[in-house]
Amino acid sequence: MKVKVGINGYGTIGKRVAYAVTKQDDMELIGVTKTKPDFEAYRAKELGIPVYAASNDFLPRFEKANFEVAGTLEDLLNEIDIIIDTTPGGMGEKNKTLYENVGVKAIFQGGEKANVAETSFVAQANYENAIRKNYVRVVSCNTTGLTRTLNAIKEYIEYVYAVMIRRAADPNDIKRGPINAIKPSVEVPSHHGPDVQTVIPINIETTAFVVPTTIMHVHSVMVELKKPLTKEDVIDIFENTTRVLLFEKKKGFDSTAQLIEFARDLHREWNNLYEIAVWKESINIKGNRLFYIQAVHQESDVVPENVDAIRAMFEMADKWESIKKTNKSLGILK
Ligand SMILES: NC(=O)C1=CN([C@@H]2O[C@H](COP(=O)(O)OP(=O)(O)OC[C@H]3O[C@@H](n4cnc5c(N)ncnc54)[C@H](O)[C@@H]3O)[C@@H](O)[C@H]2O)C=CC1
Ligand SMILES: O=C(OP(=O)(O)O)[C@H](O)COP(=O)(O)O
Repeated sequence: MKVKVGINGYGTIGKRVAYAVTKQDDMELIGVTKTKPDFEAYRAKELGIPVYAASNDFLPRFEKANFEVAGTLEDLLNEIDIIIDTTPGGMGEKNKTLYENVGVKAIFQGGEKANVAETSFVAQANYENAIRKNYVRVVSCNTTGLTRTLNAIKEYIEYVYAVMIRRAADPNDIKRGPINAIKPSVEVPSHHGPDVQTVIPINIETTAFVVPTTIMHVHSVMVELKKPLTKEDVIDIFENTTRVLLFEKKKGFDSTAQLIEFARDLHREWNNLYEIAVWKESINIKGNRLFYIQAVHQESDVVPENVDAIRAMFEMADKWESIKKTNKSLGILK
């Protein structure tokens, strides 16, 4: 039997998760919600995806455009086993009551606070914690990226200090900035360090900046080690870590632009780079400190996590079975 999945909020993350669900042989995409009949709604329809109005309040917009919807969110909730809430940050918490009332499981995203769910989630780090849970939060793209690499070396970590250089807006976003400034998050730590701790118990502090780019985030990671590691050890560990790839500057990977071009060259849907990109030459050990620099494709790294969270919540597969299945279905390189 396939798990019936609905998506509430068919935006940047929602449309990618919807696509990923259609690639799974143990899941069925029942429908997605939209607040208005824009080009994304028409495209979903062309793809044969049933489109539901996100609430009764939005129905007049669809009626005015003669766009026939399959129903409203309430109808969708009655047809599914699980809803993936990919609405804008903070909205998921408000939607939770609707999901509880109908008794459907729900996955929330990183824009929600940790207490919206029973556990926060990064598949390779804590898949087991989501087994049979009703409410799970897939952490933010930055937190997912940090967790993937730090989880791989966690037994060596005394203390982590990481600087997050975040993209100002997604490529399709015309409302956010800055477009000519660097904006620090003056709260220290930024939410990323505490968020990593909702998944793995390590000592970590983060600071964060927003810069005028749309394509990726970059992290500068510094780790105080509690036991010795060599550069070669770290390279070996990351080479053997799923959803982490090493890229070499000497092969032309000078910046995030070439990383995205790499994803385009792979003919990845929406140039998704699901894997965290670590610059190989940036891995360095100085005394008891490890340094490395990584980049995160914010629009896609959390997508496989949502798929694995569904399998954990219905206990459909064990951790590695699910990760391998998801990786294969999305063409994730390792
Ligand atoms: N864009 C990113 O880089 C990442 C975002 N996230 C998180 O994923 C969540 C979604 O973010 P995005 O996809 O970027 O947002 P988005 O703005 O691209 O998409 C949200 C969608 O929800 C729709 N929506 C608005 N109000 C709604 C309502 N009342 N009911 C149903 N749908 C409604 C919007 O029209 C839009 O289509 C947030 O929690 C965010 O923090 C996580 C990782 C990366
Ligand atoms: O939630 C995200 O996108 P958003 O800034 O569009 O809400 C990304 O995951 C990045 O957010 P973060 O930098 O707070 O981790």
